[in-house]
Amino acid sequence: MQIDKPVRLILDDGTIFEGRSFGAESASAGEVVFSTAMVGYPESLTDPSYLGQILVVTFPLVGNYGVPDNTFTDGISNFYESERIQVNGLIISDYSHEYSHWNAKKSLGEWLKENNVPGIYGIDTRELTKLLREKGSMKGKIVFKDENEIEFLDPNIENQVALASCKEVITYGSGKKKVVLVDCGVKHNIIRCLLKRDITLIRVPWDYDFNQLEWDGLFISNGPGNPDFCEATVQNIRTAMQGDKPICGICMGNQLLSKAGGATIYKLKYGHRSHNQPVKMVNSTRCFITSQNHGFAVSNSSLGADWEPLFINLNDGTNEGIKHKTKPFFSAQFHPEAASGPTDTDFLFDMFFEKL
Ligand SMILES: NC(=O)CC[C@H](N)C(=O)O
Repeated sequence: MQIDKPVRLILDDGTIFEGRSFGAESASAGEVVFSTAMVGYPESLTDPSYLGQILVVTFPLVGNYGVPDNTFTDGISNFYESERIQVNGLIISDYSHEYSHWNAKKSLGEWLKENNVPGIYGIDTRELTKLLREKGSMKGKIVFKDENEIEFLDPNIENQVALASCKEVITYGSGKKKVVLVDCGVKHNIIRCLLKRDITLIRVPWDYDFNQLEWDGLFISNGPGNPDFCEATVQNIRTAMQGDKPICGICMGNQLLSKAGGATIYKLKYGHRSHNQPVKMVNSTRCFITSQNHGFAVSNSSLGADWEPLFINLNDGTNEGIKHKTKPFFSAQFHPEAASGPTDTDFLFDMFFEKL
């Protein structure tokens, strides 16, 4: 039986958790956040929205189904949400050194090592999560030697979107309707979901002036970090909003569309990261169980006169989407593309497509 190397997670408040290493033996720092999703670690770890964060998975056993291969079709990953692992570290309770799945090509530990990302198991993730719920998301660092091995890092004071976004315009498909996708760190399943419809997709960098292009609809992606760094995107959306063409956004996209409409954004204490967030569609009795991963939220009370909330979170009453009262503009704070998580709200892609 192998004995894995001891490793520590040190939080900003001085709390220390000791565990064993199953990933890269390299120190790392970031914002420590927790997800209560029970499955989906390949998708979560490659979701660019997690850039700069150390992810705590509360489900007690992780790694038992291994990791799929990183293969691509027409520039889109077949099984991942981006080209690589995006988190700065992974914290779990029990690691399954054995894995078994028809699609597995390697173990989670091997994959973390390949990507130079540390992973810790043997942590009391319940205690850690309770702490993060009480004190809020915190800065943390993973160290192998002494605690000065690396500095704390706050990803929310840097422009993470600029790091996650594509650097040039990429076109996919040859469908009838032209849709501009503003890439703030887009999950590949948003691209897959859009391309299932009769769409030509023009993926552009986060600060690209897409108003100079010809398009039928505008889609604003998810993305990491603090939306305040995306003023360039907000300005471009504002210009697009002078017209009447459909605009849709997901997660960061909800926050940027809201900002373009004049609303304000604030940071949630510990965010929403799970597969079972209940949201209610406003002015209806319809509820959906949604996949979520966000730390910031739109202030409902700050929405301008032309806007109204589209969805509300039933756990805490926070905003989960907005809608323009007269124009075809709407967005969701949760993830209708899932990957991973429930696909119940996939109809939002149809709602957008029908307006094109
Ligand atoms: N998934 C996302 O797009 C997250 C948006 C933003 N970075 C937040 O944490 O709120």
